[in-house]
Amino acid sequence: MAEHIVPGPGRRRLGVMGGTFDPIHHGHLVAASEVAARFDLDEVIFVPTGQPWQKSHRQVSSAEDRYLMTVIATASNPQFSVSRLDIDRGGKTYTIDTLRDLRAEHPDDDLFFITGADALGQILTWRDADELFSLAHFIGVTRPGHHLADPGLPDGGVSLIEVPALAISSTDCRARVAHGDPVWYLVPDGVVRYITKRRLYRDASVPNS
Ligand SMILES: Nc1ncnc2c1ncn2[C@@H]1O[C@H](COP(=O)(O)OP(=O)(O)OP(=O)(O)O)[C@@H](O)[C@H]1O
Ligand SMILES: O=C(O)c1ccc[n+]([C@@H]2O[C@H](COP(=O)([O-])O)[C@@H](O)[C@H]2O)c1
Repeated sequence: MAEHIVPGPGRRRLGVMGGTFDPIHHGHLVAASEVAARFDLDEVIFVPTGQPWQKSHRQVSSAEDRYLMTVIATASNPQFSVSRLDIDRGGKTYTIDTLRDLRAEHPDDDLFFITGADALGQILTWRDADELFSLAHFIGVTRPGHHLADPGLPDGGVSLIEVPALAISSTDCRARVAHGDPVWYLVPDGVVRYITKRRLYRDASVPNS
């Protein structure tokens, strides 16, 4: 387990939580918080995707709306920050680019990329999957409704951990808003208010998943 990895002197341990965050919800925040505690991370950087190419079958909210919701959701936690890297690079988002850019920004630190069980199961379909594991240690976390397993990553490349189970998805949050149902306590209060202010997810005719 990476919990037992001994960090080099002066090296910071940076978690990276990539996601579309449309919208960000408490499942994302609990996963990041739990991994930060278990792996003794100094910081978790949330990285909203620019264009999530594996979600091209549905309409995704604008990058600015998703970025701002992520900032609102993480603002009160001094250990959490948000990076615009994937948004500002433009084009389709590939984690290989995210990690290369973060490595260049933090050459002396150790990176820990956090993924839910569903995303981890898809990882071998990601661009340059075989190179990913030289850039970061991967941490797969449990998610209700998904089986957490090592999808065949290189030895020592991934740790699997159990986190408090929150059966929340962005898909469900969007559907609830479209149907006029509340999302209070599924997403942070500021995010509920932002969704209302910007009238996001109102149109039930737009496919949600
Ligand atoms: N409830 C949850 N528990 C643990 N991990 C989660 C949870 N929700 C999302 N994740 C993880 O967070 C990352 C970003 O997820 P994403 O932004 O796609 O949210 P989502 O809820 O899966 O969205 P959607 O329903 O639109 O597919 C992924 O690695 C995903 O597996
Ligand atoms: O690199 C890829 O090809 C790739 C394909 C799909 C998803 N990802 C990354 O996985 C993270 C979660 O993605 P998503 O689509 O579940 O929100 C996010 O950081 C994405 O950029 C990365």
